[in-house]
Amino acid sequence: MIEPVRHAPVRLPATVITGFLGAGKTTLIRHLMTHAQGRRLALIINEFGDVGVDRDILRACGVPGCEDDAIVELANGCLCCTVADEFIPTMEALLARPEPPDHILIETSGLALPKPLVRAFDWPAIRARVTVDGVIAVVDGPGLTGGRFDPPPPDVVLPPDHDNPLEEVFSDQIACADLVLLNKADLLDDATREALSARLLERARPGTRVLATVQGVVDPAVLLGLGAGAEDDLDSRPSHHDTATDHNHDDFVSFDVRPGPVADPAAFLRRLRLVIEAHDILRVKGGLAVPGKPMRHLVQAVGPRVSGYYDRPWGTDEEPASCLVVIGLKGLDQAAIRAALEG
Ligand SMILES: Nc1nc2c(ncn2[C@@H]2O[C@H](COP(=O)(O)OP(=O)(O)OP(=O)(O)O)[C@@H](O)[C@H]2O)c(=O)[nH]1
Repeated sequence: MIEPVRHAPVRLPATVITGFLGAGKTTLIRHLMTHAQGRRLALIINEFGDVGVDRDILRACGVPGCEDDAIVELANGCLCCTVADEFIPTMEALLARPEPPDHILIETSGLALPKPLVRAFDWPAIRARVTVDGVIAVVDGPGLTGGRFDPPPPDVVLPPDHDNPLEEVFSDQIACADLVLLNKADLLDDATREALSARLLERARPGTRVLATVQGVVDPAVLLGLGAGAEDDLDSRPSHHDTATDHNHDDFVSFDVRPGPVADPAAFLRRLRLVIEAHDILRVKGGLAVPGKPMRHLVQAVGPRVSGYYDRPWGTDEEPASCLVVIGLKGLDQAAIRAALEG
């Protein structure tokens, strides 16, 4: 008797998109959704702050696929710390849908260490059905030029509690990547772009490519279908999580600010820029309610680069209200920041 040929079940590809706060992860996802070419993409989004902004930004973009039920948001936490409680059940629910997606995109929070998340794909319940097609690290090119993400010089040994938390998160993200996108290349001259690419190559795993991008524009065929099987290759992706017994995000804080109605958004953004510089704030995002305007005024700030524009009408079931998420290193003077922005 001829034995039937048994094919291993095809596993669903998942792409992990990592990158520091404000590097351009949501912008990249928006580009991928716009160019999905019929492929059903599901998104799992994780944010650090209490108020989820990214899901709202994606919903506002009006791109098919960005509707509510294609996006699962795991707010107020960090995927790398809530893998068992939140991520695994979320994946199982996605896979149990009557029409499962063709590809899953997972946007980690900007402060997540990606390796614990990749390791979750090795859990039997997930491993049988999904594989990590690739880990993509998005990098804020101009943000790298100030040296804040650089490792300490080789001859300097820091005591354990004096690590640079920005460098730690950043180096984990690069060391886990199958592909690095040097984003915001429009803000870099050629020489700087070349120099940063070379530095990223030094910190990435051997064989990792670095591509310069603007607004996350890359052919999806380059990003999706890497076939990395990252969950099988964990040892080559060093992480601070490997040695830390108790990883948490105590080095960073997040809180929201509610400035009330803002009559002059341009003046508010000028004030915001001064506050960011004075307090060394890492990230601000959210929306402003402008009296007399039916649209929300989206605010985006990554370090000192602040921008704003009207992105979507307020919903009929929504009370227009200004709310911004502020993220920075621990020790931020919340009272002073609130007073400066809410006053
Ligand atoms: N100049 C420029 N700005 C960019 C580019 N890509 C993204 N941005 C801007 O950078 C800001 C942050 O982009 P996001 O896509 O929200 O970044 P993110 O990584 O999702 O941010 P978090 O989720 O908060 O970590 C937004 O104002 C974007 O418009 C780029 O290539 N060039």
